[in-house]
Amino acid sequence: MVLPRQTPYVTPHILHKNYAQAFDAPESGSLIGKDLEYFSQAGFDMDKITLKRNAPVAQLYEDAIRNEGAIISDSGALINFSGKKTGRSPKDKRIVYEETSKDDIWWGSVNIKMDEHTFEINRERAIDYLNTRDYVYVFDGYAGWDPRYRIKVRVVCARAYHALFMHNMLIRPTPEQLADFGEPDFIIYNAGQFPANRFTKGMSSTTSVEINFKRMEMVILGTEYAGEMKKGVFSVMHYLQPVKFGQLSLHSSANVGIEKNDVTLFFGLSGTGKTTLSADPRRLLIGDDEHVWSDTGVFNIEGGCYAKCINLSAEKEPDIFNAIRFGSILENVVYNPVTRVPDYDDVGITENTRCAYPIEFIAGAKIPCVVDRQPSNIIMLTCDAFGVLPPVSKLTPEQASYHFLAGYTSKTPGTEDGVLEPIPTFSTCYSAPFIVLHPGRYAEMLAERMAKHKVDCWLINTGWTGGKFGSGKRCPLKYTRRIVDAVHSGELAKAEFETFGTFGLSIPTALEGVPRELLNPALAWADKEAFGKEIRKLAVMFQRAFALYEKDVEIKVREAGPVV
Ligand SMILES: Nc1ncnc2c1ncn2[C@@H]1O[C@H](COP(=O)(O)OP(=O)(O)O)[C@@H](O)[C@H]1O
Ligand SMILES: C=C(OP(=O)(O)O)C(=O)O
Ligand SMILES: [Ca+2]
Ligand SMILES: [Mn+2]
Repeated sequence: MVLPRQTPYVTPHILHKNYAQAFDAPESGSLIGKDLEYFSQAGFDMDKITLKRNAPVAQLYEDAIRNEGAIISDSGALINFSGKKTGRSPKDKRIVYEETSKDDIWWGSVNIKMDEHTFEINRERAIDYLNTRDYVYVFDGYAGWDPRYRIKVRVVCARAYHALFMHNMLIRPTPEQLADFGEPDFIIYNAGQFPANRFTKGMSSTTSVEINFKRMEMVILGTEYAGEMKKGVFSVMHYLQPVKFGQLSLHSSANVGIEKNDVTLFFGLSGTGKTTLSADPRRLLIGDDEHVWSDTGVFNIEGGCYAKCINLSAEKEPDIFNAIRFGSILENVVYNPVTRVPDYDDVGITENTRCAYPIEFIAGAKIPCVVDRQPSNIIMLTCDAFGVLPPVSKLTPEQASYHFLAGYTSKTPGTEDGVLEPIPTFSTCYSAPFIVLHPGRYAEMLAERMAKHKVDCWLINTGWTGGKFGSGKRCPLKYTRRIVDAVHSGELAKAEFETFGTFGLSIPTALEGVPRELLNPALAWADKEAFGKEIRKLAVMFQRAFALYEKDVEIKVREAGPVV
């Protein structure tokens, strides 16, 4: 039978203003009595708006297509656009200064203070905006796969795209868990389409991303970049895990060997290769971005991955390529309007094109994303735009502490607003934009755990080689993968090492499958004089950056840095 287009077979929200009461049964995860009350109390006008809580993926697709101009890609992913902002806005991120958390927070340029009153104004502005909408989306899920240390997160937003994004990125509750969800531990109000008022005290632009640890809430105004939400959850965990649970939160990916069950953590700021290198056919993926190193092992904070799509190909990154299908969100990716095939090489909208997918879309995912095992290897990823750091070096415990605190890398174009080419940066703990406590607190926990469990540590430069950005080239992915394989097989640990001057790093003299001259940047550079100049320049930058932490560390850590 062919149904005429206008049939009563319409989506349930049209049948009744209050979808929650009218349509589905409580066990399918609808909002029932107490939850509705909660929304009225929070300031939502329940007579006007229709809440869609944990809506099915298909319905979010339909709404995004109907109301937000989304389209479906040839492989079934939802192609969506985040508007003007296509990367994070770190300069507009603030933390509320209040008595419960103020003494723990590392105030300064990363954690800018916001007063409680201003937060209330922005929060009200966000809720007022959400009240003007016909539909408000709610997604309730978890952050943290270990039930002992997880939190319940509620996302309240105006776009189906944002709801689907967090459906993919948080841990999706079962229908039973959803029915007994109760009060969330943390709430995100995302009114990103609506600007902050520039005349509100303390606002410097129309964008505002703020976290209040007393209220346990986050408010987003003036940016629709979905990554703000996932990194907001990470900031919360970067506070709660050490302070409330005594566990170490990490801006890292993690995987586990299929044969040896060995766990590897890959630290790194955005663009260094956490997502790419942790997707490995010989290993199960625990997660690509946010983890906790607990007393008993490692667990992922998230339920999904957020991969970069720039220059993506099925040959180079098959796992990620194959995860782009029904349920995934492609963000800011240019597509062919006739065939709906994404053009991953097109930077017309941004270089920071992304795909968000549930972790089970990666064929070799470790689900549940938790291992009762301590890590064997830690890989610190850096993307050196000067092209002077070796592609791999083995770090002593002191060097590991030094490099973790220094957090040297380059910001990749697009991930942050206004970054157009790789910019060298010192992003402490490889997570400066999301850090909440003094870096020394994370570093101390890391050193203690590494020593206790005798973890080997490697510094891997996935950035430039043979010259700096502009003249050299990015280290070919196949060589970095070969190096990572050699870490996992134990081959590198047994290699012969030599000392790489200035930085005092131990580098392998040879590794099968990797050209000898690539292993040692002094050989890779044709222009030796230019090499000497660049390495000294970088060493001085390290010394200046490390001065911030000098008084907080033991002498042997201070001395583990470069010598000019
Ligand atoms: N040698 C390399 N190692 C890792 N990634 C590389 C390398 N060369 C190029 N790339 C590219 O750099 C980007 C790394 O980004 P990604 O893995 O998403 O980093 P992160 O998850 O740390 O933000 C990907 O687009 C990847 O294809
Ligand atoms: C999403 C981000 O992280 P990553 O690039 O590490 O995935 C980000 O930094 O905004
Ligand atoms: Ca219902
Ligand atoms: Mn990533």
